[in-house]
Amino acid sequence: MAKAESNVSDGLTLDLVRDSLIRQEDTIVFSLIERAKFPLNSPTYDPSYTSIPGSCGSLVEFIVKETEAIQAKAGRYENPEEHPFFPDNLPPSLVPHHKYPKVLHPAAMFVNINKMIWDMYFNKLLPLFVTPGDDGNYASTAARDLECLQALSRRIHYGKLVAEVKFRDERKDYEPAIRAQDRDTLIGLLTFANVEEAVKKRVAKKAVTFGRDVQLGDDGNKGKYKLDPAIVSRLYGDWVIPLTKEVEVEYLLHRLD
Ligand SMILES: C=C(O[C@@H]1C=C(C(=O)O)C=C[C@H]1O)C(=O)O
Repeated sequence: MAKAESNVSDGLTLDLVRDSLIRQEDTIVFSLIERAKFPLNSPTYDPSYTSIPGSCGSLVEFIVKETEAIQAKAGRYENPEEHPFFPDNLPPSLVPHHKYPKVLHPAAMFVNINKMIWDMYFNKLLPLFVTPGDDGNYASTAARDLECLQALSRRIHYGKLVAEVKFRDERKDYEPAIRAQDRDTLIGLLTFANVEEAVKKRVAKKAVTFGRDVQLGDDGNKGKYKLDPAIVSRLYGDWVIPLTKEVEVEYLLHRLD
């Protein structure tokens, strides 16, 4: 099927945006596979385990805050596709400013649902795909958690770009719903159930493909997968897709501000 022509100057199309979401699936599946190498390692998440001067939270919070501070200095959060989990008091960028294309409405910068992503990841998703146990590798475990969090955050907040393209393509349909601040109508307009079903099937297939052991001889793979494909499909169906649509709606509600 021919790619839809872009009707905007920056060449952005829904197909191109969706292509990026498909590529981001790889990053998310691989980051979960890497986290699954470690058991739960619950002290990583226990504030009473650490007594780090100047830090009152858990080890994972310490690692995320400190990493985000360094990455902020390196300019990571100048990119509108990146969203910090601890945005308060982030240091300014120390590197030359990169001119990112101005595609989104300025109100986009106020849409950050990382608190919801953090809660989903630690309280719902993590217990589903890691084994119980403690191997003492708490710092490495937290580093893998951050990779998962950043990959999920980037994908979910990509909903802003999806919403912008949909708005530009169907402005006459979206404007009345935005002016009425009508969430339900907006959700109905932006939902493509067929696309969602394809996404859930494809990410499960990627978990099978990426998560199987490579046999040099008989490739009749009989081993179990590094990551349960059904859990990846559920991650997208129950959380990633709904949270992405939450971002789309929140962005659209302020698109005419
Ligand atoms: C991201 C989009 O918007 C919605 C969310 C989707 C998702 O998060 O995978 C898929 C289809 C839509 O219901 C899209 O249309 O591609």
